[in-house]
Amino acid sequence: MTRLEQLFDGTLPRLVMFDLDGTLMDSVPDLAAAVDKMLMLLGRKPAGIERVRDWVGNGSRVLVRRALAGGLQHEGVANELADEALALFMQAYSGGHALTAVYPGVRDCLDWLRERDIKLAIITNKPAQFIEPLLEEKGLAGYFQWLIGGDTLPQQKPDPAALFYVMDKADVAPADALFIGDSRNDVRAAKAAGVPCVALSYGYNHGEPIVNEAPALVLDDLRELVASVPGLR
Ligand SMILES: O=C(O)COP(=O)(O)O
Ligand SMILES: [Mg+2]
Repeated sequence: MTRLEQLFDGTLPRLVMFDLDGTLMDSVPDLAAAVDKMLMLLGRKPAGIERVRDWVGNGSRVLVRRALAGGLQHEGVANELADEALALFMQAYSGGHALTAVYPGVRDCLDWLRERDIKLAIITNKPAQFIEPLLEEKGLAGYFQWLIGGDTLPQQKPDPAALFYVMDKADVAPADALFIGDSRNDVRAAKAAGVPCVALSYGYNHGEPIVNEAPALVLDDLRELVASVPGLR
């Protein structure tokens, strides 16, 4: 039996919803490059990949505000400056995603799920305009029936609204759905929706181990979800 079947009492979910950044793709190198370009254009020092990694997860607006604040707490940043910075960031990030890579095991897992007619969706806090071009560029287009960005609905993860929206469209109950993500925003959104959550250890969780959020399962590679494990029952 696979770990996926074990999670669903020997059966399979009917819908799997995926986070994008830090789950399907290592997108931080390009996000950091765009953040640093924005900071440079505003006459500031670059932040660098390691700091940007801890700031990703709540969408581009918050990412830009954290970069301006130089830390996770960004309440003091003036809205006018943040708007200007966001426009610069969006322009820089639209320029390309050459440094972004699909994580090992992702394609195998998606193929396995698709072969079993399991419905697939992406729910990311990333602005929606970036999702399709990124999937196309990295060869992952065509797997997903629903693509929900951070600006598709009024709410973002950790709010469960996008999960309820997709489950409604797919006509699937929370008990027959799975969420797969890398950050506390994912685990908390899934818990609020009553959906089990599998978390990846390799992603971005604001510098904290994701096991602290107590997801149903933590994996190092998505292949571990769908590989048969002898003796598992
Ligand atoms: O762009 C972000 O801030 C995070 O995106 P994610 O929800 O796909 O991890
Ligand atoms: Mg993520």
